[in-house]
Amino acid sequence: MTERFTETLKNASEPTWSAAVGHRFVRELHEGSVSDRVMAAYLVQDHRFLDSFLTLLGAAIATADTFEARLRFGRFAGMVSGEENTYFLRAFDALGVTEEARAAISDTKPTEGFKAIMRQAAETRSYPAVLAVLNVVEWLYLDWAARAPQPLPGNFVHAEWITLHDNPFFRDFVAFLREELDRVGPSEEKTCTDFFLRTVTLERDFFDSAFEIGE
Ligand SMILES: Cc1ncc(C[n+]2csc(CCO)c2C)c(N)n1
Repeated sequence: MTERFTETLKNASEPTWSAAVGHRFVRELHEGSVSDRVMAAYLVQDHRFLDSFLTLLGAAIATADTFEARLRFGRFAGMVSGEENTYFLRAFDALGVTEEARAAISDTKPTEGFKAIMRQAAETRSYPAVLAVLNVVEWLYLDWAARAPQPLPGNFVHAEWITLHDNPFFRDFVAFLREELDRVGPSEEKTCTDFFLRTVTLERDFFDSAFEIGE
């Protein structure tokens, strides 16, 4: 049996993929010991990421080659614009991060990098390129979240960040993203590999930077 295209991409991204999934941030999140400063630094940056992410999802809706796929992306966009946004606001409240404080914080390098790569992928108007970035930002997150030991931390800021990335709907969505990239990616292998590898590096750097600012 030949290896799935997405598996080949993930293997090509090693050892960076494993460095991200096994990052200190993930370890501490699993045990509920991430400090409030680090969690706040991380979430402030991640909230910025959401705007560009929706641009990328919009590009997926626009470039998908089937009606079925377009419907799925549409449903997902609805969910992201609803539930997840309230998580951020509740978490900022609990961590004592005001809107003014957030506005005064500038983008870190990895945040700039994510915004740029998501915009770049959207601008290619290539469904495989869009899928390559989406696969990393979703699948890599499912990968670390699915490894969380039970019981989850008592602090909702930690526990909900895990369950947002490991629940039946999200698992299904990641399975769908992989099937789509397996199907259309090989026709644009070089572009997909380039976007995939650059995004995995950004994921690792994004975790690193929460400690650089928050400690
Ligand atoms: C740096 C970074 N990478 C990936 C994700 C995961 N993620 C980004 S948008 C989205 C859809 C809504 O949950 C998901 C799962 C993240 N949050 N932050």
